[in-house]
Amino acid sequence: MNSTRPHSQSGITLQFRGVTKTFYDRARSVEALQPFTTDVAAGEFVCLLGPSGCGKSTLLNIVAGLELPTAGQVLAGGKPITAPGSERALLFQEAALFPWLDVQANVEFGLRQQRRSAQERADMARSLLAMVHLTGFEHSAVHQLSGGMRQRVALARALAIDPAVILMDEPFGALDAITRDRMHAELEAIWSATGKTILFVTHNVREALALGDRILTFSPRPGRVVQEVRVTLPRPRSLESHALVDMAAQILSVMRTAEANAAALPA
Ligand SMILES: Nc1ncnc2c1ncn2[C@@H]1O[C@H](COP(=O)(O)OP(=O)(O)OP(=O)(O)O)[C@@H](O)[C@H]1O
Repeated sequence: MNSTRPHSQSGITLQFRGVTKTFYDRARSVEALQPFTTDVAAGEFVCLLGPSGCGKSTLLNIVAGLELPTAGQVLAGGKPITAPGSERALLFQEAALFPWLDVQANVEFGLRQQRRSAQERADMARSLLAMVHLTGFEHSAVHQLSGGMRQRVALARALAIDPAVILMDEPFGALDAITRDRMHAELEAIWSATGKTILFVTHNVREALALGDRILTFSPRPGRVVQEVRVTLPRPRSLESHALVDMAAQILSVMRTAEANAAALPA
């Protein structure tokens, strides 16, 4: 995998310091996120788990530099984040590929902007497509691919710019269960090979347990962390293992309590 990428950049730290977000428009304000503080180690895989609307995407967008916090700050590798940067790549539930480009050209997109030679771009794209098991699909059109394949292309395109941090916003939420399990295994293999820092948003407890070194569970909006779990189960993890099923039940019970508490509050 590293034949064309000898200097692949591994992960960097993320430090969240009292990160808060309230959205304002003319009529009202929406408090999306209460002060959030944590340290993510370089190369750590952290899952942000919570119900719809609890502010998970908002937090990811702040790390991506697409939103600014209302208060607090996030530091990436010790530097405050104020704008998007090539050391942070964001992937969405729907792979945002360029439909007019074929698979290889999509992966090469960021490399073109880095002014790499055509040969270098092609070598890197082919190596990344092999890593995500898409050898043979280099010249397929995006619309010919399944959802799982599109996510693989999006991952290869993100890896092409060699980010230190990968931000994933429910990337496998639209996939069937079997494809999702396969994607989990592939993502885990890529993460172990590259040592990138990953922040992964999901509302699926078992997905968080399959992947995360650490799971931060959020309450319904305004999001605040109601539980932090370090997952020390050996990898690769079996979703059927008793230990994982027990942990899932325990996390779900915390989520249900947070949901009930939120419902009991006046609107
Ligand atoms: N630009 C915006 N203007 C106003 N309110 C917003 C804006 N973006 C998000 N919100 C609100 O902030 C809250 C948190 O939204 P966010 O998308 O971060 O939640 P989420 O946990 O990612 O939800 P989901 O899992 O459904 O994607 C929601 O109530 C949402 O309506």
